[in-house]
Amino acid sequence: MGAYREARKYTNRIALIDGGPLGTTCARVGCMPSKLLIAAANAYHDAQETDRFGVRSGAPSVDGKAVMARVRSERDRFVGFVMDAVEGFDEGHLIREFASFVDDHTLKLSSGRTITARAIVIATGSRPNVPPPFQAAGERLIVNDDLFDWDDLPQSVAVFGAGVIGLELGQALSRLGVRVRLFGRDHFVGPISDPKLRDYAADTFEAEFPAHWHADTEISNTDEGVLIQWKDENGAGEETFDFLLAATGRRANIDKLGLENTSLELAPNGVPVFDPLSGRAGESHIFIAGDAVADLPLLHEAADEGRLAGENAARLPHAYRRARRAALGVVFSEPQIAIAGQTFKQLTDQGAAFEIGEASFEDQGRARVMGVNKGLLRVYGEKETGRLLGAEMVGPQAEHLAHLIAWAIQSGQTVSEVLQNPFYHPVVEEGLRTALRTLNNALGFGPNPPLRCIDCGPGA
Ligand SMILES: Cc1cc2nc3c(=O)[nH]c(=O)nc-3n(C[C@H](O)[C@H](O)[C@H](O)COP(=O)(O)OP(=O)(O)OC[C@H]3O[C@@H](n4cnc5c(N)ncnc54)[C@H](O)[C@@H]3O)c2cc1C
Ligand SMILES: NC(=O)c1ccc[n+]([C@@H]2O[C@H](COP(=O)([O-])OP(=O)(O)OC[C@H]3O[C@@H](n4cnc5c(N)ncnc54)[C@H](O)[C@@H]3O)[C@@H](O)[C@H]2O)c1
Repeated sequence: MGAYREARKYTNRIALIDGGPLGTTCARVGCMPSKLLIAAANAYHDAQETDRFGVRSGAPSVDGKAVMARVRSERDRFVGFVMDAVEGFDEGHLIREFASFVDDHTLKLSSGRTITARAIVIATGSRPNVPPPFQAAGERLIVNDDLFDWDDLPQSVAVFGAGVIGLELGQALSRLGVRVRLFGRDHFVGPISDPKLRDYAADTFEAEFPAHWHADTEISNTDEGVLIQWKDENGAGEETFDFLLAATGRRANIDKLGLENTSLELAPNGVPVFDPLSGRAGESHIFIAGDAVADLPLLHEAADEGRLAGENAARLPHAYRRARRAALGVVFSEPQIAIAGQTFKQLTDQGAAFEIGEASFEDQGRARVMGVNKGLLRVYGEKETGRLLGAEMVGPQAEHLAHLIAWAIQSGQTVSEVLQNPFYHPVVEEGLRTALRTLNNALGFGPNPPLRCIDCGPGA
């Protein structure tokens, strides 16, 4: 849609081809319904936690049918907004068919009709990657798309994949009273690459629901449900579940596009070799954007890439490059996980000369006041220049802290410059200030932060 809108500014000779259900992955089966489920889970969780504030609210309970009814109806509203936008596109531009390449300029549609184009944008999205052994779960095997169509909550779900989807949906289901067990691989915890944070996050989530960050598993279907037998460093076990949720990554929808019929050079993962700063595949007239790129499967990145690809496709032979925005990623678990700028792994892989600053939220004033004092923030800065390079965090309101950090990185600020900004009291952002102060000190650009920062307010 972003590519269409941009290209439409330059030409009326344009087609938007989509054979699947409209409404976008984000609104139908992604960002929005997942956040709706998480909102219900956190409402129930918070209602059970009021006693520590001296507030007695009785015994809350979950009405699974009502939870899923709200998820579906609000999801349908969001999808409706997208459908309204598509309906506003010019008459005749939308072709409701699937397309594949016959040659560099010709697309074959599902009806057999062919169309030719001077320039083409591939923005075909992604789908869940389901490893073949999961097929043993039969009809009990589900992906995110299935979950959001439930009428009621099940008793139990085995969640495979400790990435973004596994953590968000696994924790939400667990908080809603569903018996959940999470099976990850290679000790990954969401997108965290900093080992200290990964350990902290693993301990935090494990304290809430059973999780195996690396396990060998056997899957079989029985009359009672899907049986998972596992073995990991803590021993062996087995348990039966209503469903197996596959949250083991996504694969780009490029395998059925007939790319082999084009002259494009393909990377080993099947995606055309392209320039991420222009979206252009080689020197061709073909552009690629969004999850189809299999690179940064996030909505704001997909939208940026779509707009760039659409503009460049329409402008050919002039295609321009644009610098990417500072990286930003948020996992809506509790506590949240967020990444801004460059990750610990990217910096170490590059051999970058950097220092680390850190702040814990366990004793942070505002976090304690609100009873959300669980978290750790690690910020990275460049040795020579004192520039802020990146951050990884697990903690309260990480979605907001990550934005501040990403904005500072994008404007090229040093850690000292970021510290010149105002910080209110008492706010969670004071935790960010502590981390930046320890980083500035590690870089040799400033003094050690005052102990517990009494100068700026108790518990800051
Ligand atoms: C559970 C979940 C939660 C998520 N949460 C977040 C979040 O909180 N924040 C965030 O930033 N991102 C989130 N994402 C990721 C985000 O949804 C995607 O990155 C984004 O929607 C990708 O947009 P896209 O335009 O590339 O693909 P899509 O929205 O999938 O659009 C691709 C379109 O191409 C069509 N198509 C496919 N093949 C063909 C073909 N051959 N011919 C014609 N049309 C075709 C499809 O029908 C589809 O309509 C989430 C994803 C999931 C699954
Ligand atoms: N909040 C958000 O922004 C948000 C939310 C959901 C999804 N998304 C997007 O969707 C993408 C896909 O999410 P995802 O969670 O499916 O992918 P992911 O890449 O984040 O995580 C997949 C996880 O599955 C593990 N895994 C792979 N095979 C496995 C196996 N056989 N058994 C157990 N574990 C296995 C991997 O080690 C990895 O940790 C994300 O990368 C993200 O960009 C974003």
